[in-house]
Amino acid sequence: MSLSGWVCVVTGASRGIGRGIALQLSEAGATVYITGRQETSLKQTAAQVTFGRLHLKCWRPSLESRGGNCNGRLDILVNNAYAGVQAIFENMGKKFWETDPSIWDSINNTGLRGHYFFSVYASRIMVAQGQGLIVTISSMGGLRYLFNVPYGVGKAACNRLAADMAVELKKRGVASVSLLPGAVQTELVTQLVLEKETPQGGDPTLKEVFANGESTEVSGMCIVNLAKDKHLMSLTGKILLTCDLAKRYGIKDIDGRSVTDYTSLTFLLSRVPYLSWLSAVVPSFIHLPRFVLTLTSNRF
Ligand SMILES: NC(=O)c1ccc[n+]([C@@H]2O[C@H](COP(=O)([O-])OP(=O)(O)OC[C@H]3O[C@@H](n4cnc5c(N)ncnc54)[C@H](O)[C@@H]3O)[C@@H](O)[C@H]2O)c1
Repeated sequence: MSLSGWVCVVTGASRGIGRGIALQLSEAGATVYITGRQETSLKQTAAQVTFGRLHLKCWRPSLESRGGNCNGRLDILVNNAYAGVQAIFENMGKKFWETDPSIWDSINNTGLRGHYFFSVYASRIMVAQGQGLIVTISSMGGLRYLFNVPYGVGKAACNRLAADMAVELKKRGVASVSLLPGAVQTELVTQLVLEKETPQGGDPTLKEVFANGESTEVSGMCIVNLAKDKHLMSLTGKILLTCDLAKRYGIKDIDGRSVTDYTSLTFLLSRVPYLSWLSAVVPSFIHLPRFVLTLTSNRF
């Protein structure tokens, strides 16, 4: 699957899902610009590239406001940068009124406002080109309660951002989608959950969920395939689950494992203590219809 000649930007790629995405895009031959807070860790990501060219670039939005030009080529923007993981784990189990309200900024400044700013500048290039793909990394927390209030609000807004941008971009040949990974075994998750006897935040079920989680590169494989999908524009505006894209494109994780379908009845039953025994006998292909996922996230 060659993306040779393609130019991509992945925000927040010094570790975690962003790093996995940058590595996959790069391996597919694309030129990838990555952003992050620390030059050293960005260079570590760059050193891992086995194929393709990974260019480092510091994003300076102020250039635009000072009359800088937005020109050149951009085929894919991945809105991934996120500054909230540590704060989420540190406040696990607390109600919103018990938590310092500044958690809102930790979660949603980079992880939502930042996505909007990047999308504006990227779209200016893509609209002029008449083609492009914007992928906004979201989470199940955008569909149902997960972790805390600012998390869910931010993720629901990410889904809305992708969908509403798609409305305005569709006629210009630019696709915008929201990508929902499952539980992902990032470096931080490994440190805060998998390597601890009791995961930070004290929820023992977290450990089990993440132990079966996907690698950081699954999202990248999904994006590479999506970018080359002839029917990409039919998916614009949608919330796409990595487990669905893995099925659509025949993706296996880097260690050969199947990508966990976290909407399958087997998986959902395994999460209910007194029904978990049923997960062994229910066929794994039965899963929640997607409209049910939408309905459970809204009250009409
Ligand atoms: N980890 C999971 O299990 C999981 C599951 C589903 C969705 N997600 C979502 O994936 C996204 C990435 O999460 P992650 O787990 O890889 O997080 P992470 O904390 O491991 O990585 C986040 C990256 O963003 C960078 N970053 C933070 N602030 C920045 C800023 N101001 N400017 C530029 N870069 C910045 C960090 O340096 C890091 O490279 C988030 O939106 C998260 O909610 C994660």
